[in-house]
Amino acid sequence: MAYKKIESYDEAVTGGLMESYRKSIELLGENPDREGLEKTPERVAKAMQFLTQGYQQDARAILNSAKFKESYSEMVIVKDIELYSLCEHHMLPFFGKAHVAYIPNGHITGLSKIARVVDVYARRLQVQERMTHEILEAIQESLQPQGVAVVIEAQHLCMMMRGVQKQNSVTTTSAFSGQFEDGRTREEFLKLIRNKLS
Ligand SMILES: Nc1nc2c(ncn2[C@@H]2O[C@H](COP(=O)(O)OP(=O)(O)OP(=O)(O)O)[C@@H](O)[C@H]2O)c(=O)[nH]1
Ligand SMILES: [Zn+2]
Repeated sequence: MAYKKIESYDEAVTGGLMESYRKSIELLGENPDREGLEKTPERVAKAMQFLTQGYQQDARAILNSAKFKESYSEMVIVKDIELYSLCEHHMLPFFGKAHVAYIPNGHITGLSKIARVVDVYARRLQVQERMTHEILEAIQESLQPQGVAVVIEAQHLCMMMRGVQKQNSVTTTSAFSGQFEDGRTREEFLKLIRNKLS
């Protein structure tokens, strides 16, 4: 998925971040004035604002912006939604996939809005467990469906590049509401997200 550039950055925020990243580069033993690093504080300041833009976005408004009356009442699953987030402990990336389902109750939403809601909560300082719940709650409150299911599978760079240094561990978190609290519905969802199309 191509990411749109943020059109305008908050000048005061960018300025403050630039100052602190310049200082960080210095403290790490590098020369912030050498050619390759000259523009780095500004780049990082903008990158970090991009990666945390979820604070400026309202998941419920996104879902409501494409909420349609519809009598379809089977499971709707959007799976393999890639996500990139930052762990709130080390501010290092964690990344993976979200699988989201809901069972409509008179209303459906635009499929892209489900993926957008994942981004709204991923682009913050997060823990995987909270993000999983926040996605569920936003969909539950906006669409008031018969149930919501969210499964997230992710790898955490803070466990790979540093710390315990485990390269292959994947963390899975899940949250279920309404009909997905029933074992059979939950099993159907879990089976469907494991199925490959081809
Ligand atoms: N539950 C949860 N923990 C996370 C997540 N992202 C990172 N962590 C963990 O947060 C914990 C922070 O633990 P601390 O002991 O305070 O930090 P630390 O000394 O850097 O820990 P190590 O990573 O074990 O070196 C670590 O165990 C991380 O693996 C997340 O999304 N959910
Ligand atoms: Zn971490």
